[in-house]
Amino acid sequence: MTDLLPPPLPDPATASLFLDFDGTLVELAATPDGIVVEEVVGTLLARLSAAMPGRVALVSGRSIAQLDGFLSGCLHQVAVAGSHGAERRTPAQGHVRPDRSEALEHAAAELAAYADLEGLLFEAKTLGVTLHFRAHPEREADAVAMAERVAAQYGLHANRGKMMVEVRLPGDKGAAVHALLETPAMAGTIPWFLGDDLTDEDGFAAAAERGGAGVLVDPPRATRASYRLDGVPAVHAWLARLADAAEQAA
Ligand SMILES: O=P(O)(O)OC[C@H]1O[C@H](O[C@H]2O[C@H](CO)[C@@H](O)[C@H](O)[C@H]2O)[C@H](O)[C@@H](O)[C@@H]1O
Repeated sequence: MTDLLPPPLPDPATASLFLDFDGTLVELAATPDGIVVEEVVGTLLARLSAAMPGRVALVSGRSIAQLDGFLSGCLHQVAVAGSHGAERRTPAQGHVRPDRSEALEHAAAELAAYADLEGLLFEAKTLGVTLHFRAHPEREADAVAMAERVAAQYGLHANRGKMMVEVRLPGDKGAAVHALLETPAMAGTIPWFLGDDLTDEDGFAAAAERGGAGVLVDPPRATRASYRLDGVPAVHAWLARLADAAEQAA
């Protein structure tokens, strides 16, 4: 497979930034709560959102409530698409979020019982649930089949991710990028989407469709990204260079 080049630095005057969280801004950990959010993440978000006002977004499978918990105080000027785009919050428009459905309550109860029985880690989120099999990779096929069955039964969406499967309300990161690009602060900007996981592929495709590019943060694989960075430290270094350039241009 041909490797992708590292991304050039975009023009900070016209670029918008869409940043995945786990595996992109923070290193993956054994459990969802086990991540360490380095101080530099808050610093970079503050610098970039000040120098590129209204043009920095987090786009994550985490709920916005979870992201607030990890990044308290750092998101005032950052647009956030949480729950894989099912909920959004911008400084100008506030928090737009669907209600939890009865179907989700039933699905969550069934999957929590299944996780308990199988010894899997169950993560309850605002608009969905995640079954984590990082500690039991041998249960992957069974957990995915269970999640897909429950999602189909209750008319919900199932998606795979790194060592996990989720059942949730609909939404995808590509639609989130398109929606945020319609907001006044981001209209007409050139989107750059950085992400590591399978659901980030929709974000890469949307960025490319809108004249920008995706940046894969993972070893080489089949992808709709145009560029690649090796991992979280390389993302931090690239964002720091962009913040320097944006501050000089401001
Ligand atoms: O879209 P993201 O911001 O990348 O969120 C995707 C999922 O991230 C979390 O799971 C992943 O990170 C965990 C902590 O490092 C790791 O243990 C797990 O194996 C990864 O899949 C989060 O727990 C999920 O809710 C997010 O959907």
